[in-house]
Amino acid sequence: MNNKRIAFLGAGNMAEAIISGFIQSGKLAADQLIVTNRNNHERLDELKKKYGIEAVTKDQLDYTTIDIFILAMKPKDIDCVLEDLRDKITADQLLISVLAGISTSYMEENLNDRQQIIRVMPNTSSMIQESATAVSPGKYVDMEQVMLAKELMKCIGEAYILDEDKMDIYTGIAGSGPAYFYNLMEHVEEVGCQAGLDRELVREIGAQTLYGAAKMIMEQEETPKELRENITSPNGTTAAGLDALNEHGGGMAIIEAVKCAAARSKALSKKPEKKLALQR
Ligand SMILES: NC(=O)C1=CN([C@@H]2O[C@H](COP(=O)(O)OP(=O)(O)OC[C@H]3O[C@@H](n4cnc5c(N)ncnc54)[C@H](OP(=O)(O)O)[C@@H]3O)[C@@H](O)[C@H]2O)C=CC1
Ligand SMILES: O=C(O)[C@@H]1CCC=N1
Repeated sequence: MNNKRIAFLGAGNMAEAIISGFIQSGKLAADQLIVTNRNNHERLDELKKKYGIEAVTKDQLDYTTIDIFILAMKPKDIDCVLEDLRDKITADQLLISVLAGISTSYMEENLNDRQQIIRVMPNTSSMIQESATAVSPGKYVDMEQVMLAKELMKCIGEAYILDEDKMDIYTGIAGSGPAYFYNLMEHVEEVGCQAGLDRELVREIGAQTLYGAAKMIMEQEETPKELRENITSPNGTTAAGLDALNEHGGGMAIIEAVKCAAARSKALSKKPEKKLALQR
C-alpha cells in the first residue's frame, strides 16, 4: 500500500472524507494522493492546502503514473468518465468506485477488456476513520487487489467484503445511514431546546447518548433487544417513551427509510444498464 499512487476522480464531500481518513490513518502519505475534478480550481486549492496533497484538473492528470483510481463523482457523470478513461488506462490499473448504484458489470462493459474494478460503499464517517464500508469485487479483479482495497478501506473505518447483489440494502443501511441518525439528533436537539436546554449542551448530551448506545452494542454480549429491555422498567419513563415511539411509527419509519434508500440505489443502477444496451 505504501508504494501505491492513488488518484481521486472527484473532489467533493466523499472524496474529502476518504482523503481525510487516509491521511489521519498514517498508513498513506500525502504524496501518494492526488485529487482531481473537472474545473473547480478553488476547490482544488482548498484540498491542496488542507491536506498537502497534489490537486489538478482531470485533464492535467498523468494517468499512466497512477496505480489506483478512486471514482468519486456523482452517478450521473459516470458515462462521461468511462468514455474518458477507456483510452487513458490499462486493465491492470485498479478502479475503486464509490458511486451509489453503478454496478461493476456496467463499468466493466464500458471499459477495456478485463478491467480490474472494485465497488465500495463507504459513508461520510470516513472523515474520522469510522466508516462502515462494503467492498464488492468485480469479475476480473484478483484476490490480491481485493485485499488491497479492503486494507485501504480499513484506513477509513471498518470494511466488509460483500456480494454485490447486497449492495443496495447495504447502501440503505450504512451508506445513507448516518443521515438517519443525524436527523434523529436534529429532533432530539429541537425538543431539548423547546424544554429550555442550551442548544450546544443538548447536542452534546444527545451525541454522547448515541455514542454510548453504539459502543454498548459493539462491546457487550447482549443484543440490542436485550439492551433495550435492560433500560425498560414496567411503567417507567423508558416504557412511556417507547410506547410513544411505537405509536408514532418509530420502528416502521426506520424500516421504510432503509427500504426506500435501497430501492433508490437499485433504481439508479437500472438506468445506465438500459442506456448501455442502446449504445452498444
Ligand atoms: N455523500 C455520501 O454520504 C456518500 C456518497 N457516495 C457516492 O460518492 C459520490 C460522490 O458524492 P459527493 O462527494 O457527495 O459528490 P460532490 O457533488 O460533492 O462531488 C462530485 C465531484 O465529482 C467531480 N467530477 C465530476 N465529473 C468528473 C470527472 N469527469 N472527472 C473528475 N471529477 C469529476 C466534481 O468536479 P467539478 O466540481 O469540477 O464538477 C466534484 O468534485 C457519489 O457517486 C455518491 O453516490 C457514496 C457513499 C456515501
Ligand atoms: O445519497 C447519496 O447519493 C449518497 C449515496 C450513499 C449515501 N449518500
